[in-house]
Amino acid sequence: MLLELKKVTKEYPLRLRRGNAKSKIAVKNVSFAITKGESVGLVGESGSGKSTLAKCMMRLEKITSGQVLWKGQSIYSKRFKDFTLYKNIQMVLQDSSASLHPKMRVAEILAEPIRNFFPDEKNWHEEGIKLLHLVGLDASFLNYYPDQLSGGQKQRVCIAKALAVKPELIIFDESIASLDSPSQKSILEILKKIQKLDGPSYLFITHDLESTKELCDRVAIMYEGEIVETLTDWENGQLTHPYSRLLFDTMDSYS
Ligand SMILES: Nc1ncnc2c1ncn2[C@@H]1O[C@H](COP(=O)(O)OP(=O)(O)OP(=O)(O)O)[C@@H](O)[C@H]1O
Repeated sequence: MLLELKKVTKEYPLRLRRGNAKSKIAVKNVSFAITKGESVGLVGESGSGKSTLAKCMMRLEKITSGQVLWKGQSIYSKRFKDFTLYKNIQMVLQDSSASLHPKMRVAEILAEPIRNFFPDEKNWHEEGIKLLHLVGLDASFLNYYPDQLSGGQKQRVCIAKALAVKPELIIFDESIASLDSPSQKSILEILKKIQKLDGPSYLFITHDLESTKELCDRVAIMYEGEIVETLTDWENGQLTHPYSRLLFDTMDSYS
């Protein structure tokens, strides 16, 4: 087991007028696990708590109760340093612009994680080229600044930057949602190819069931903060929750 969530709840405190305090339960009692080499989808309607759950896994939000374990060790324990967290888990967000420094060339963007996580590696340039090849870009892109890249190219660079760390898990939070369909397809192909090369496990958060089916071995369905169902057999699995049935009814290839 790589990552394991045990009864995780996340409540956001809300400050109302006249000092009244209330809270919003964004994630409710979620238990969930990802093993090595697996690709897991997390789908659900807007506001169901998917991003909050991902933030809890990256310690970007503090959980209210429960446990988040990495190989059995709580990521919230003092002994679990940032370096260990980011060495093992990387996240690729929807908004690639926020992840790529506008004043850094792609070469520097890729060299930074290599320098941080592999200080003995001196061939940053060669490593950068290898990473670009993995995501389907050639060496000339090392010279580009982010604003010289298309949306799809930026996302590929973000994926390359995550891969530079050689993490065991990558969380994709709506990472390809803003791309056109051909770009989405080619990135999915790239992700599948990388995983076959003994690549990382994936947690793929999305609204899009079709791409989830393309990439993921199983899919967890979130509804109002809870994981209401996990489907492991895309062809013959039985859905029991009304929301999952509704969601899958919208999918052409599922009937
Ligand atoms: N910082 C915050 N403070 C208060 N409430 C929040 C905060 N962040 C998220 N929420 C609430 O928590 C709930 C879950 O939000 P979250 O962003 O995790 O959902 P999501 O499933 O990722 O949605 P989407 O698919 O639209 O990104 C929502 O009701 C949202 O309004």
